[in-house]
Amino acid sequence: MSRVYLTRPLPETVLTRARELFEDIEVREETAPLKIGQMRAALALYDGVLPTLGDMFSAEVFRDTENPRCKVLANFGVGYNHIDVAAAKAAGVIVTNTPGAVTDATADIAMTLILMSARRAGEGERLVRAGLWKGWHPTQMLGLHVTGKTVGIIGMGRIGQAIARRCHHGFGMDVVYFNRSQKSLDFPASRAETLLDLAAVADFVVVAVPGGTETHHMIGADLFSAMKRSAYFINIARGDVVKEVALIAALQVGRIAGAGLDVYEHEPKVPDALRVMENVTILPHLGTAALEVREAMGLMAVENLHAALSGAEPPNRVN
Ligand SMILES: NC(=O)C1=CN([C@@H]2O[C@H](COP(=O)(O)OP(=O)(O)OC[C@H]3O[C@@H](n4cnc5c(N)ncnc54)[C@H](O)[C@@H]3O)[C@@H](O)[C@H]2O)C=CC1
Ligand SMILES: O=C(O)C(=O)CO
Repeated sequence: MSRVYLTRPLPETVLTRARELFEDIEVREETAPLKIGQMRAALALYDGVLPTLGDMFSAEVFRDTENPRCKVLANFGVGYNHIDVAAAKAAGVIVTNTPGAVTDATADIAMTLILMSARRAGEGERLVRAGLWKGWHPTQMLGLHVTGKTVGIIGMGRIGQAIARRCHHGFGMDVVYFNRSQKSLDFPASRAETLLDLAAVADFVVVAVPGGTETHHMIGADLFSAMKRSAYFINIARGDVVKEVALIAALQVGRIAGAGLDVYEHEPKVPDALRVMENVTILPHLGTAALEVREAMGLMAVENLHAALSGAEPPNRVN
């Protein structure tokens, strides 16, 4: 009989499905990330574990954990940069993720950030809440018109394409992208040779690459210097893809017009410098925060757990 560990409270639909598939389930009621001792205990005590972002399954966690009881880490989320997948593989642990289930919701949050940044929605809302709004007039709080502008997408994968489609079909925008490989796309888009080429032409630079060692700090001062002064920087990917100090510096000197952020380099710490700037929209990693999306992610993760523990190939294996 398989013993599984769900490391967070999950939607009821997901728990119901997990109870149908497994007889012995433990659900951790805390919402904070697992500590190293808890991760090691999880590897030793359970056949399958469902972790989330924040649970840092680094090589250190797997070190000294030879032949763990755990055979699968079924991550709740598409991004798995918090798991050292090579170390997991060396320890005989399969890692899976939840691609696709997150795509539309995360693209929607990118659009929210584009619109909120360009149209100064957060600033306007704070003005009204503070009781400081003096009434409409023709030059009040003018922002950037979004329709017909150019979006530059860094990482034209599932989410990048969903954002591009929304920008093209919904807002008549031109699409430029930077990706490791050329993409065959169902909408018009041009591929930039370099990040700086993309930065030079985009009115909105949107980051949608995975996190991890390959993309760590791939965006820094040179990109912000290449951007138009009127352009906005949007990040829905992972915070440490961007050198946060360089972003803050670019914003503080007015090198770019503003930023819209869902993710941060040292999440959940959001630097005071970002929190005080009116031209920065800051969301608490809301990309997939909708019940049916979290249900779909959870059901995928549970099916991955079940397949791996039944000796079948899990549908979304990443290592
Ligand atoms: N804010 C949020 O709540 C969410 C954030 N995410 C983040 O979004 C990321 C992307 O997700 P998907 O689109 O599903 O992944 P994906 O794998 O479909 O797309 C990633 C794209 O980035 C490209 N890429 C990778 N490394 C690159 C590099 N060094 N230079 C240029 N291009 C590179 C890949 O070729 C691929 O086209 C996830 O890994 C996750 O970190 C995902 C879901 C929710
Ligand atoms: O899926 C992911 O990678 C997230 O960031 C949260 O849904």
